[in-house]
Amino acid sequence: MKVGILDSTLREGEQTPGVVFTIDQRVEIAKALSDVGVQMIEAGHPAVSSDIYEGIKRIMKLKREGLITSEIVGHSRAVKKDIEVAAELEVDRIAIFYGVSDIHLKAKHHVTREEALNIIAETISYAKSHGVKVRFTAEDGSRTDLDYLIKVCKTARDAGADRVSIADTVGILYPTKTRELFSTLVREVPGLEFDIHAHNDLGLAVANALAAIEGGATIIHTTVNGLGERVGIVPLQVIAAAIKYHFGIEVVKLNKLQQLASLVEKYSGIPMPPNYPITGDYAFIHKAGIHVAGVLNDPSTYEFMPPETFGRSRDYVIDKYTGKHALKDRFEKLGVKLSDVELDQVLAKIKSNPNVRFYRDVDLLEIAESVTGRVLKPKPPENIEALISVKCESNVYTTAVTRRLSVIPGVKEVMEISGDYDILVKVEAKDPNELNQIIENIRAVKGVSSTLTSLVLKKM
Ligand SMILES: CC(=O)SCCNC(=O)CCNC(=O)[C@H](O)C(C)(C)COP(=O)(O)OP(=O)(O)OC[C@H]1O[C@@H](n2cnc3c(N)ncnc32)[C@H](O)[C@@H]1OP(=O)(O)O
Ligand SMILES: O=C(O)CCC(=O)C(=O)O
Ligand SMILES: [Mg+2]
Repeated sequence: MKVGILDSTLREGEQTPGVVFTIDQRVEIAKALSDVGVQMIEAGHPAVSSDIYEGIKRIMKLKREGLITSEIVGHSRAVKKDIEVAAELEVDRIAIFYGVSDIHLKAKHHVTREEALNIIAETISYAKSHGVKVRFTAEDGSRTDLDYLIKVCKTARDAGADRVSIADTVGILYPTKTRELFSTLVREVPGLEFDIHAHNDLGLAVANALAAIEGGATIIHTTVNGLGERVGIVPLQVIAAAIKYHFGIEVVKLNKLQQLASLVEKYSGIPMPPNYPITGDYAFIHKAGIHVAGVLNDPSTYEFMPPETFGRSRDYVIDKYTGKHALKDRFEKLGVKLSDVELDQVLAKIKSNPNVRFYRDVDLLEIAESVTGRVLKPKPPENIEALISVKCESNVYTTAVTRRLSVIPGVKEVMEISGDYDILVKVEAKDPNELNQIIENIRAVKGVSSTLTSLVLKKM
């Protein structure tokens, strides 16, 4: 089985509403994609705007210097002008797209099926005459009559394309149909390799991509964090994990995906939900007592692959769903030994406050103190209270940052505010070292650009 990734964060990803990448960001993302090891980077459609053109120019410079190793692909309509612009940049490959379903032929291109075949052949030959590799994209391929789609692929191949991308442009495929479609094309059109470009409108993009691999597709189109037109396409981090798990192939460096996801989250301004697979904050956080008890014995009870594979670590949270195994472990980590009876009492207190979202270590220690009557943590009078004003990156969803800040140990309250700063965080620390650590933790949160700390001196 042969499979690789074409990442289109810089092209399809920038088609997400509200997303624009600066030239510097384009170059940084391309470098990061190459470092992660994607086989191809669709770097943009250079005829669209001068910044995309300039971005590809700089990416090609890094390619020539050996700092980017992925194949660089430029997108192009089936028009000579677009092809010339892409060829001028000396990209490795030009990807020419053309809507081939009857809907697209009629409503967009206003041509017959035969006329479309001529346009496809002519433009591919024209691109080939510039000495580049050519991929043809059968846009809306999933809604194209199969016999005609086969003709389109043969035309593309005969004109010089070595790859054809079958695009599920509106995201309506399902896995069995996808597998069948690709195995038919592979059988009927020898001499070509196929890409799948799967949109996620029905939430099936990853499943369809896996089915396409089974059918013989050798390149999967992805974007980091699943960005793209409407609800996007196959997320790189998810398909890479699925390919590793199901087919045993490490198609990219899995342990670098988290960093890449954060970079694209920052530059795109599209926050990653905490429950996002693989790179979301909660991807390896367990909660239910039964789960935590199992994981403490053997993490594979509730994890399909260890988080370290993705450069991450596991943890668990404590609330009313917790059990005594989790509690015992947490207190042991805090250096506190409780008897079984005391643990049961702490657990009962937790269960009797069902609306608490997260019990932090300080909360647990307080409960344990109230249950045992022992002083389990020093309560020095020099306890420090501070108000930390937080400024967010301009393209970041403030509420997402607020949520991340609220679970940092030591954080007592988080408020979204007006004025020069976006968020006010109330923290308590037992000494300056701890305060320093809390500030570091706040500054490390994705989306935080700067902080200003004010110590509370007196309260009325
Ligand atoms: C499914 C996908 O995501 S495919 C990729 C989509 N990418 C883009 O749209 C890139 C961003 N687009 C743009 O910047 C602009 O639309 C441009 C520069 C490409 C074209 O802009 P304009 O010339 O102003 O045309 P506009 O966008 O309004 O309409 C599209 C035109 O391209 C034509 N066209 C659409 N797809 C193709 C194609 N694959 N090959 C050739 N012509 C095409 C349409 O028929 C229409 O032509 P018309 O003006 O003769 O009616
Ligand atoms: O060029 C491609 O492979 C896909 C084009 C596209 O974005 C789509 O059809 O959704
Ligand atoms: Mg698309």
